[in-house]
Amino acid sequence: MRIIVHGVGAVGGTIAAGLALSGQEVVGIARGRQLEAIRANGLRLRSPDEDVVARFDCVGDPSEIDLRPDDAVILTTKTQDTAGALAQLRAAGLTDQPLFCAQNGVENERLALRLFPNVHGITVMLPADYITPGEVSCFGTPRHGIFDIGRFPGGHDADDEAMAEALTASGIGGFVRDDVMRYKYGKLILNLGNVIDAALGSGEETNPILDMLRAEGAAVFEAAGIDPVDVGAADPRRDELMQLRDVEGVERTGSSSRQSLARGAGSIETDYLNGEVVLLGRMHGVPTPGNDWALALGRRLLREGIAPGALDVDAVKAELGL
Ligand SMILES: NC(=O)C1=CN([C@@H]2O[C@H](COP(=O)(O)OP(=O)(O)OC[C@H]3O[C@@H](n4cnc5c(N)ncnc54)[C@H](OP(=O)(O)O)[C@@H]3O)[C@@H](O)[C@H]2O)C=CC1
Ligand SMILES: CC(C)(CO)C(=O)C(=O)O
Repeated sequence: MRIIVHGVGAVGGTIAAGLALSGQEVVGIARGRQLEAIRANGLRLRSPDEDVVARFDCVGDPSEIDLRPDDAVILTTKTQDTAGALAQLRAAGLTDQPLFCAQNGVENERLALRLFPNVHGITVMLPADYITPGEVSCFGTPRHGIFDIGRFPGGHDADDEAMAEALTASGIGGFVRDDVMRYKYGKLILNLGNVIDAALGSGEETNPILDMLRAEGAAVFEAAGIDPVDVGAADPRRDELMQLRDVEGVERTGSSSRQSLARGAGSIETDYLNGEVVLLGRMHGVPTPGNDWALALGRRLLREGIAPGALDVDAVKAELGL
Protein backbone atom coordinates (compact mmCIF):
# COMPACT_ATOMS: atom_id res chain seq x y z
CA MET A 1 0.00 0.00 0.00
CA ARG A 2 1.25 3.48 -0.92
CA ILE A 3 -0.13 6.19 1.37
CA ILE A 4 -0.97 9.64 0.05
CA VAL A 5 -1.23 12.27 2.79
CA HIS A 6 -3.37 15.18 1.57
CA GLY A 7 -2.66 18.28 3.68
CA VAL A 8 0.84 18.07 5.14
CA GLY A 9 0.44 20.26 8.23
CA ALA A 10 0.61 19.35 11.93
CA VAL A 11 -1.19 15.99 11.78
CA GLY A 12 -0.43 15.17 8.14
CA GLY A 13 3.21 16.13 8.61
CA THR A 14 3.63 13.90 11.66
CA ILE A 15 1.96 11.00 9.83
CA ALA A 16 3.90 11.47 6.58
CA ALA A 17 7.24 11.87 8.37
CA GLY A 18 6.59 8.80 10.54
CA LEU A 19 5.67 6.71 7.51
CA ALA A 20 8.71 7.85 5.55
CA LEU A 21 11.09 7.38 8.47
CA SER A 22 9.79 3.84 9.00
CA GLY A 23 10.58 3.02 5.37
CA GLN A 24 7.02 3.06 4.02
CA GLU A 25 5.95 4.47 0.67
CA VAL A 26 4.35 7.87 1.15
CA VAL A 27 3.53 10.88 -1.02
CA GLY A 28 2.56 14.21 0.54
CA ILE A 29 0.28 16.89 -0.89
CA ALA A 30 1.07 20.34 0.49
CA ARG A 31 0.83 23.92 -0.64
CA GLY A 32 2.53 27.30 -0.41
CA ARG A 33 5.68 27.72 1.65
CA GLN A 34 5.21 24.32 3.27
CA LEU A 35 5.45 22.63 -0.15
CA GLU A 36 8.52 24.66 -1.08
CA ALA A 37 10.24 23.89 2.23
CA ILE A 38 9.54 20.14 2.11
CA ARG A 39 10.73 19.92 -1.48
CA ALA A 40 13.90 21.83 -0.70
CA ASN A 41 14.92 20.33 2.65
CA GLY A 42 12.51 17.57 3.68
CA LEU A 43 10.25 17.86 6.73
CA ARG A 44 11.77 18.30 10.18
CA LEU A 45 9.87 16.34 12.84
CA ARG A 46 10.52 17.19 16.46
CA SER A 47 9.10 15.15 19.32
CA PRO A 48 10.02 14.49 22.96
CA ASP A 49 12.16 11.60 21.69
CA GLU A 50 13.74 12.77 18.44
CA ASP A 51 14.62 15.63 16.12
CA VAL A 52 14.83 14.21 12.62
CA VAL A 53 14.36 15.14 8.98
CA ALA A 54 12.05 13.01 6.85
CA ARG A 55 12.35 13.01 3.09
CA PHE A 56 9.42 11.97 0.92
CA ASP A 57 7.89 12.95 -2.42
CA CYS A 58 5.63 15.95 -2.08
CA VAL A 59 3.38 17.54 -4.73
CA GLY A 60 1.03 20.52 -4.87
CA ASP A 61 -1.98 18.72 -6.35
CA PRO A 62 -3.12 15.08 -6.59
CA SER A 63 -3.16 15.39 -10.40
CA GLU A 64 0.67 15.29 -10.21
CA ILE A 65 0.48 11.73 -8.79
CA ASP A 66 0.13 8.71 -11.05
CA LEU A 67 -2.63 7.11 -8.95
CA ARG A 68 -2.45 3.33 -8.41
CA PRO A 69 -5.00 0.72 -7.30
CA ASP A 70 -2.95 0.07 -4.16
CA ASP A 71 -3.04 3.71 -3.03
CA ALA A 72 -4.77 4.81 0.16
CA VAL A 73 -5.41 8.49 0.86
CA ILE A 74 -5.30 10.04 4.32
CA LEU A 75 -7.02 13.42 4.35
CA THR A 76 -5.50 15.75 6.94
CA THR A 77 -6.72 19.20 5.93
CA LYS A 78 -8.85 21.24 8.29
CA THR A 79 -12.55 20.59 7.62
CA GLN A 80 -13.07 23.95 5.88
CA ASP A 81 -10.60 22.75 3.21
CA THR A 82 -12.06 19.26 2.79
CA ALA A 83 -14.47 20.01 -0.07
CA GLY A 84 -11.64 21.55 -2.10
CA ALA A 85 -9.31 18.64 -1.40
CA LEU A 86 -11.97 16.08 -2.34
CA ALA A 87 -12.68 17.92 -5.60
CA GLN A 88 -8.95 17.80 -6.41
CA LEU A 89 -8.84 14.06 -5.69
CA ARG A 90 -11.84 13.39 -7.92
CA ALA A 91 -10.41 15.49 -10.74
CA ALA A 92 -7.13 13.57 -10.40
CA GLY A 93 -8.96 10.27 -10.99
CA LEU A 94 -9.31 8.79 -7.51
CA THR A 95 -12.11 6.23 -7.60
CA ASP A 96 -12.55 3.38 -5.14
CA GLN A 97 -9.21 3.49 -3.35
CA PRO A 98 -9.75 3.83 0.41
CA LEU A 99 -9.98 7.40 1.68
CA PHE A 100 -9.33 7.95 5.39
CA CYS A 101 -10.44 11.17 7.10
CA ALA A 102 -7.89 11.81 9.87
CA GLN A 103 -9.60 15.00 11.01
CA ASN A 104 -11.66 16.35 13.87
CA GLY A 105 -15.42 16.73 13.72
CA VAL A 106 -17.83 14.42 11.92
CA GLU A 107 -18.50 16.28 8.66
CA ASN A 108 -15.51 15.12 6.62
CA GLU A 109 -16.67 11.54 6.16
CA ARG A 110 -20.11 12.74 5.02
CA LEU A 111 -18.53 15.07 2.45
CA ALA A 112 -16.23 12.29 1.24
CA LEU A 113 -18.92 9.61 0.94
CA ARG A 114 -20.86 11.89 -1.43
CA LEU A 115 -17.95 11.62 -3.91
CA PHE A 116 -16.22 8.34 -3.09
CA PRO A 117 -17.52 4.86 -2.15
CA ASN A 118 -14.72 3.67 0.14
CA VAL A 119 -14.58 6.11 3.07
CA HIS A 120 -13.06 5.50 6.51
CA GLY A 121 -12.84 7.58 9.65
CA ILE A 122 -9.84 8.06 11.90
CA THR A 123 -10.16 9.54 15.37
CA VAL A 124 -7.00 11.57 15.78
CA MET A 125 -5.60 11.86 19.28
CA LEU A 126 -2.23 13.36 18.35
CA PRO A 127 -1.02 16.68 19.77
CA ALA A 128 0.99 18.39 17.05
CA ASP A 129 2.02 21.92 16.02
CA TYR A 130 2.69 23.36 12.62
CA ILE A 131 3.73 27.00 12.64
CA THR A 132 6.96 27.22 10.62
CA PRO A 133 7.10 25.89 7.05
CA GLY A 134 9.21 22.74 6.84
CA GLU A 135 8.78 21.85 10.52
CA VAL A 136 6.23 19.99 12.64
CA SER A 137 6.38 19.15 16.33
CA CYS A 138 4.52 16.34 18.03
CA PHE A 139 4.20 16.29 21.83
CA GLY A 140 3.00 12.70 22.32
CA THR A 141 5.28 9.93 23.60
CA PRO A 142 6.11 7.02 23.44
CA ARG A 143 3.68 6.97 20.48
CA HIS A 144 2.97 10.13 18.50
CA GLY A 145 -0.72 9.55 18.94
CA ILE A 146 -3.61 7.13 19.31
CA PHE A 147 -5.83 6.57 16.27
CA ASP A 148 -9.15 4.69 16.14
CA ILE A 149 -9.84 3.54 12.59
CA GLY A 150 -12.88 2.10 10.84
CA ARG A 151 -15.22 2.25 7.87
CA PHE A 152 -17.75 5.04 7.55
CA PRO A 153 -20.53 4.85 8.56
CA GLY A 154 -19.64 1.60 10.37
CA GLY A 155 -17.84 -1.72 10.28
CA HIS A 156 -14.25 -2.41 9.29
CA ASP A 157 -12.42 -4.17 6.49
CA ALA A 158 -8.96 -5.19 5.30
CA ASP A 159 -8.11 -1.56 4.41
CA ASP A 160 -8.60 -0.56 8.05
CA GLU A 161 -6.39 -3.43 9.18
CA ALA A 162 -3.68 -2.47 6.66
CA MET A 163 -3.84 1.20 7.63
CA ALA A 164 -3.66 0.40 11.36
CA GLU A 165 -0.62 -1.78 10.69
CA ALA A 166 1.11 0.92 8.61
CA LEU A 167 0.41 3.65 11.17
CA THR A 168 1.47 1.48 14.08
CA ALA A 169 4.78 0.80 12.30
CA SER A 170 5.15 4.58 11.83
CA GLY A 171 4.97 5.34 15.57
CA ILE A 172 1.23 5.79 16.13
CA GLY A 173 -1.03 3.46 18.10
CA GLY A 174 -3.63 2.26 15.56
CA PHE A 175 -6.85 0.53 16.70
CA VAL A 176 -9.46 -0.90 14.31
CA ARG A 177 -13.06 -0.24 15.31
CA ASP A 178 -16.50 -1.19 14.01
CA ASP A 179 -17.96 2.01 15.44
CA VAL A 180 -15.31 4.63 14.69
CA MET A 181 -17.81 7.48 14.59
CA ARG A 182 -18.66 6.97 18.28
CA TYR A 183 -15.00 7.75 18.96
CA LYS A 184 -15.14 10.77 16.66
CA TYR A 185 -18.19 12.14 18.47
CA GLY A 186 -16.29 11.61 21.75
CA LYS A 187 -13.36 13.57 20.33
CA LEU A 188 -15.70 16.31 19.14
CA ILE A 189 -16.75 16.95 22.74
CA LEU A 190 -13.08 17.79 23.50
CA ASN A 191 -12.77 20.00 20.42
CA LEU A 192 -15.65 22.24 21.49
CA GLY A 193 -12.90 23.97 23.49
CA ASN A 194 -10.63 24.67 20.49
CA VAL A 195 -12.07 28.13 19.80
CA ILE A 196 -11.92 28.98 23.51
CA ASP A 197 -8.24 28.04 23.59
CA ALA A 198 -7.74 30.19 20.48
CA ALA A 199 -9.46 33.24 21.98
CA LEU A 200 -8.75 32.94 25.71
CA GLY A 201 -6.06 30.33 26.29
CA SER A 202 -6.33 27.09 28.25
CA GLY A 203 -6.06 28.15 31.91
CA GLU A 204 -8.34 26.66 34.56
CA GLU A 205 -10.38 29.88 34.60
CA THR A 206 -11.90 28.84 31.25
CA ASN A 207 -13.31 25.59 32.74
CA PRO A 208 -16.86 26.94 33.36
CA ILE A 209 -17.06 27.96 29.69
CA LEU A 210 -15.81 24.55 28.52
CA ASP A 211 -18.25 22.82 30.87
CA MET A 212 -21.12 24.80 29.37
CA LEU A 213 -20.16 23.98 25.76
CA ARG A 214 -19.62 20.29 26.54
CA ALA A 215 -22.86 19.93 28.51
CA GLU A 216 -24.72 21.28 25.47
CA GLY A 217 -22.79 18.80 23.31
CA ALA A 218 -23.83 15.91 25.55
CA ALA A 219 -27.47 17.11 25.49
CA VAL A 220 -27.70 17.31 21.70
CA PHE A 221 -26.00 13.93 21.31
CA GLU A 222 -28.53 12.38 23.65
CA ALA A 223 -31.40 13.99 21.74
CA ALA A 224 -29.92 12.67 18.48
CA GLY A 225 -29.33 9.15 19.85
CA ILE A 226 -25.54 9.45 19.57
CA ASP A 227 -23.52 7.49 22.13
CA PRO A 228 -19.96 8.92 22.16
CA VAL A 229 -16.89 7.08 23.47
CA ASP A 230 -14.76 9.11 25.89
CA VAL A 231 -11.32 9.54 24.31
CA GLY A 232 -10.23 12.24 26.76
CA ALA A 233 -7.88 12.08 29.73
CA ALA A 234 -9.80 9.06 31.10
CA ASP A 235 -8.92 6.93 28.06
CA PRO A 236 -7.00 4.02 29.66
CA ARG A 237 -4.67 3.75 26.64
CA ARG A 238 -3.13 7.14 27.29
CA ASP A 239 -0.81 6.20 30.18
CA GLU A 240 0.88 3.46 28.23
CA LEU A 241 0.81 4.92 24.73
CA MET A 242 0.63 8.69 24.63
CA GLN A 243 1.65 11.06 27.34
CA LEU A 244 2.15 14.76 26.70
CA ARG A 245 5.76 15.87 27.06
CA ASP A 246 7.76 18.98 26.16
CA VAL A 247 9.76 19.14 22.97
CA GLU A 248 13.16 20.73 23.45
CA GLY A 249 13.31 24.21 21.97
CA VAL A 250 9.62 24.31 21.05
CA GLU A 251 6.85 26.16 22.82
CA ARG A 252 3.51 24.46 22.19
CA THR A 253 1.07 26.80 20.49
CA GLY A 254 -2.09 25.02 21.63
CA SER A 255 -5.11 23.61 19.86
CA SER A 256 -5.23 23.26 16.10
CA SER A 257 -7.66 26.21 15.95
CA ARG A 258 -5.25 28.39 17.90
CA GLN A 259 -2.54 27.40 15.42
CA SER A 260 -4.73 28.61 12.55
CA LEU A 261 -4.92 32.02 14.23
CA ALA A 262 -1.22 32.05 15.09
CA ARG A 263 -0.32 31.28 11.47
CA GLY A 264 -2.76 33.86 10.13
CA ALA A 265 -4.34 31.08 8.09
CA GLY A 266 -7.46 33.19 7.45
CA SER A 267 -9.88 30.41 8.35
CA ILE A 268 -10.83 28.41 11.45
CA GLU A 269 -12.60 25.07 11.92
CA THR A 270 -15.22 26.27 14.45
CA ASP A 271 -18.18 25.96 12.04
CA TYR A 272 -17.55 22.19 11.97
CA LEU A 273 -16.77 21.70 15.67
CA ASN A 274 -19.11 23.90 17.76
CA GLY A 275 -21.17 24.21 14.56
CA GLU A 276 -22.00 20.49 14.69
CA VAL A 277 -23.56 20.94 18.14
CA VAL A 278 -25.47 23.99 16.92
CA LEU A 279 -26.73 22.02 13.90
CA LEU A 280 -27.85 19.06 16.03
CA GLY A 281 -29.47 21.44 18.51
CA ARG A 282 -31.46 23.09 15.71
CA MET A 283 -32.46 19.71 14.27
CA HIS A 284 -33.59 18.27 17.61
CA GLY A 285 -35.01 21.34 19.32
CA VAL A 286 -32.29 21.60 21.99
CA PRO A 287 -31.06 25.13 22.84
CA THR A 288 -27.28 25.59 22.50
CA PRO A 289 -26.60 29.22 23.55
CA GLY A 290 -22.96 28.59 24.48
CA ASN A 291 -22.09 26.93 21.17
CA ASP A 292 -24.11 29.57 19.25
CA TRP A 293 -21.88 32.12 20.93
CA ALA A 294 -18.73 30.06 20.20
CA LEU A 295 -19.71 29.83 16.53
CA ALA A 296 -20.02 33.62 16.34
CA LEU A 297 -16.70 33.91 18.21
CA GLY A 298 -14.93 31.92 15.50
CA ARG A 299 -16.14 34.36 12.85
CA ARG A 300 -15.27 37.34 15.05
CA LEU A 301 -11.70 36.13 15.61
CA LEU A 302 -11.11 36.20 11.85
CA ARG A 303 -13.10 39.35 11.07
CA GLU A 304 -11.42 41.44 13.76
CA GLY A 305 -8.00 39.79 13.42
CA ILE A 306 -7.90 38.99 17.15
CA ALA A 307 -4.56 37.59 18.34
CA PRO A 308 -4.46 34.17 20.06
CA GLY A 309 -5.43 34.47 23.73
CA ALA A 310 -6.27 38.18 23.46
CA LEU A 311 -9.84 38.11 24.81
CA ASP A 312 -10.63 38.62 28.49
CA VAL A 313 -11.99 35.52 30.29
CA ASP A 314 -14.07 37.45 32.84
CA ALA A 315 -15.73 39.53 30.14
CA VAL A 316 -16.61 36.38 28.22
CA LYS A 317 -18.00 34.66 31.34
CA ALA A 318 -20.16 37.72 32.03
CA GLU A 319 -21.42 37.63 28.45
CA LEU A 320 -22.39 33.96 28.89
CA GLY A 321 -23.96 34.55 32.32
CA LEU A 322 -21.34 32.37 34.09
N1 LIG B 1 -2.95 19.83 15.32
C1 LIG B 1 -3.41 18.97 16.20
O1 LIG B 1 -2.83 18.79 17.29
C2 LIG B 1 -4.63 18.16 15.91
C3 LIG B 1 -5.42 18.39 14.80
N2 LIG B 1 -6.51 17.57 14.57
C4 LIG B 1 -7.37 17.74 13.42
O2 LIG B 1 -6.64 17.29 12.26
C5 LIG B 1 -7.04 18.02 11.10
C6 LIG B 1 -5.79 18.69 10.53
O3 LIG B 1 -5.35 19.62 11.50
P1 LIG B 1 -3.88 20.22 11.49
O4 LIG B 1 -2.92 19.22 11.06
O5 LIG B 1 -3.71 20.88 12.80
O6 LIG B 1 -4.05 21.33 10.35
P2 LIG B 1 -2.90 22.15 9.61
O7 LIG B 1 -3.52 23.44 9.21
O8 LIG B 1 -1.67 22.16 10.45
O9 LIG B 1 -2.58 21.25 8.35
C7 LIG B 1 -3.41 21.16 7.24
C8 LIG B 1 -2.55 21.48 6.03
O10 LIG B 1 -3.28 21.18 4.87
C9 LIG B 1 -2.98 22.20 3.91
N3 LIG B 1 -4.01 22.16 2.88
C10 LIG B 1 -5.31 22.47 2.96
N4 LIG B 1 -5.93 22.24 1.80
C11 LIG B 1 -4.98 21.79 0.95
C12 LIG B 1 -4.99 21.39 -0.41
N5 LIG B 1 -6.12 21.41 -1.13
N6 LIG B 1 -3.83 20.99 -0.97
C13 LIG B 1 -2.69 20.96 -0.26
N7 LIG B 1 -2.61 21.32 1.04
C14 LIG B 1 -3.76 21.72 1.64
C15 LIG B 1 -2.96 23.44 4.74
O11 LIG B 1 -2.34 24.50 4.05
P3 LIG B 1 -2.48 26.02 4.58
O12 LIG B 1 -1.57 26.11 5.78
O13 LIG B 1 -2.02 26.81 3.40
O14 LIG B 1 -3.92 26.23 4.94
C16 LIG B 1 -2.16 22.96 5.94
O15 LIG B 1 -0.79 23.05 5.71
C17 LIG B 1 -8.10 19.02 11.58
O16 LIG B 1 -9.37 18.45 11.41
C18 LIG B 1 -7.78 19.17 13.08
O17 LIG B 1 -8.91 19.57 13.84
C19 LIG B 1 -6.79 16.49 15.38
C20 LIG B 1 -6.04 16.26 16.49
C21 LIG B 1 -4.94 17.09 16.89
C1 LIG C 1 -7.41 17.63 21.54
C2 LIG C 1 -6.64 18.68 20.76
C3 LIG C 1 -6.88 20.03 21.38
C4 LIG C 1 -5.18 18.24 20.86
O1 LIG C 1 -4.30 19.11 20.33
C5 LIG C 1 -7.07 18.69 19.34
O2 LIG C 1 -7.70 17.78 18.87
C6 LIG C 1 -6.79 19.85 18.47
O3 LIG C 1 -5.83 20.58 18.71
O4 LIG C 1 -7.56 20.03 17.52
